[in-house]
Amino acid sequence: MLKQSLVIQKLNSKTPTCLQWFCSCEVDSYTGPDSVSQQPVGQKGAPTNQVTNRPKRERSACQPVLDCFDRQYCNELGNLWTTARAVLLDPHSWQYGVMLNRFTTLTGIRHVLQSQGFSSFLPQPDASTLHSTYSSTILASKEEIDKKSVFRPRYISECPPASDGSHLHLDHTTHSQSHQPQSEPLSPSSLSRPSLQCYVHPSALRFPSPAHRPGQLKQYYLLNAASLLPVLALKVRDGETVLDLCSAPGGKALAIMQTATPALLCCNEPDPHRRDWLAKTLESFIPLPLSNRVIISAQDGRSFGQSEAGMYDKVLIDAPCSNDRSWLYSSVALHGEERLKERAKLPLLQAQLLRSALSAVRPGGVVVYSTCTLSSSENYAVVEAVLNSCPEAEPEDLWEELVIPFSNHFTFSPAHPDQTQPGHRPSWHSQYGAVLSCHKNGVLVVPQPGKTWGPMFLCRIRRRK
Ligand SMILES: C[S@@+](CC[C@H](N)C(=O)[O-])C[C@H]1O[C@@H](n2cnc3c(N)ncnc32)[C@H](O)[C@@H]1O
Repeated sequence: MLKQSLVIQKLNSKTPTCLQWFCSCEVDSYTGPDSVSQQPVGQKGAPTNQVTNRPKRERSACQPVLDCFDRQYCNELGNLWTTARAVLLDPHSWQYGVMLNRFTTLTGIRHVLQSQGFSSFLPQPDASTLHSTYSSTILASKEEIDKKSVFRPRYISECPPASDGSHLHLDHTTHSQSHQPQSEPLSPSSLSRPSLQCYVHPSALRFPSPAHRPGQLKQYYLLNAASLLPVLALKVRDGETVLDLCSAPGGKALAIMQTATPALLCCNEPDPHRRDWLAKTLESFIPLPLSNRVIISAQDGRSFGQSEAGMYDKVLIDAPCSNDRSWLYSSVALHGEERLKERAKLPLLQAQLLRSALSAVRPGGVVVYSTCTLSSSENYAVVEAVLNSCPEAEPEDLWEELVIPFSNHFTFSPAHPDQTQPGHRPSWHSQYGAVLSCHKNGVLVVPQPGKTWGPMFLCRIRRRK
């Protein structure tokens, strides 16, 4: 209790302006809706627990990028583009999810969120089962974790290589056990039952970014709630080996660690600047007892499949992409035009990364491919090209598992131009007005008024045994 009141008190000390956030969101080209800056630029004090309403001043959209989107998305999305466009052009309307960090004490933050009108959009863990066996120990030790046991990221170069030169020592019949010697045994207190918890608000209120406090874990991470769909589709289980092939700044890696306690989570990021950002994210959210289970690697993802062939149960490839929200606000027209030139090269890179991911996953394992663009050439077309050249890859239908359960919150789109294609499902209007559809090669979340989540495309592919 003491800890919680301290947090709330500190949260009250200073309000960041949304303008600061808005600028910090544009720091780099890949920063998408799923990687809202966790520390507003220029913020000196801790943020308030009061939600902020609107940016005071926003930049106008980059015209060459908007023109390009209009040409392409009008064709691909039809009328849905008109409303999606309006949302993308109005950052005042954007909603934010608050993903809680299970490694910290959460009672106070939940109360603050609920009192301000946020609610969980995922099934809530039952408090009695969450802390069933170790309830008092968990609460006591979580405060310890909050304050002291901060994770220090391990880089893959620090891991002793196996005799074959690889950094993993996996025997897939016994991989859980084979990883254990590298990991410190987890105390029961750090093994509270994994549960992904994310709070959303029906309107565009933004919870403040969590302040950085040396030696303390952060309680929550701000993101675009649609970013959780690829992680949910991955369905990581305790003890599995997981590769996050394109990991920085680490939002989905954190979400994976909320859903389960893998034997190993390898977070790969080739860009040094972004890798530092990733390391800081992991440090701020993951406790020390898990440090040997989360490693950072710096490979070009295109060669990962060769160097670590068949070694992972699950691979997430959250690919570098056009990132519609971010690109639309390219600071100068020239920058936007340069990005558009680069755009044509993205599908090739994405297909290479997806093929590499399919090599890195074991037979029977699962790859989830995701992007934060509406562009079908970076979504369905990439998946189709790879499926056509990889007979061992089999796409899985996400309709029952994700589209129907989340139809209240997200707007899924047909998006694919060829609506007659086998496997394509028709649009469906839910009671909440969400337009839903699912293609056999993936689902697309399209931002819509009142449901501004996305863009987010995802596809799950199983490697046949
Ligand atoms: C969309 S971002 C990933 C966001 C991250 N998954 C998250 O949830 O925070 C894509 C990342 O891929 C990285 N990337 C670019 N080229 C890559 C490559 N050849 N191999 C692996 N990663 C690459 C980028 O530097 C960028 O950090």
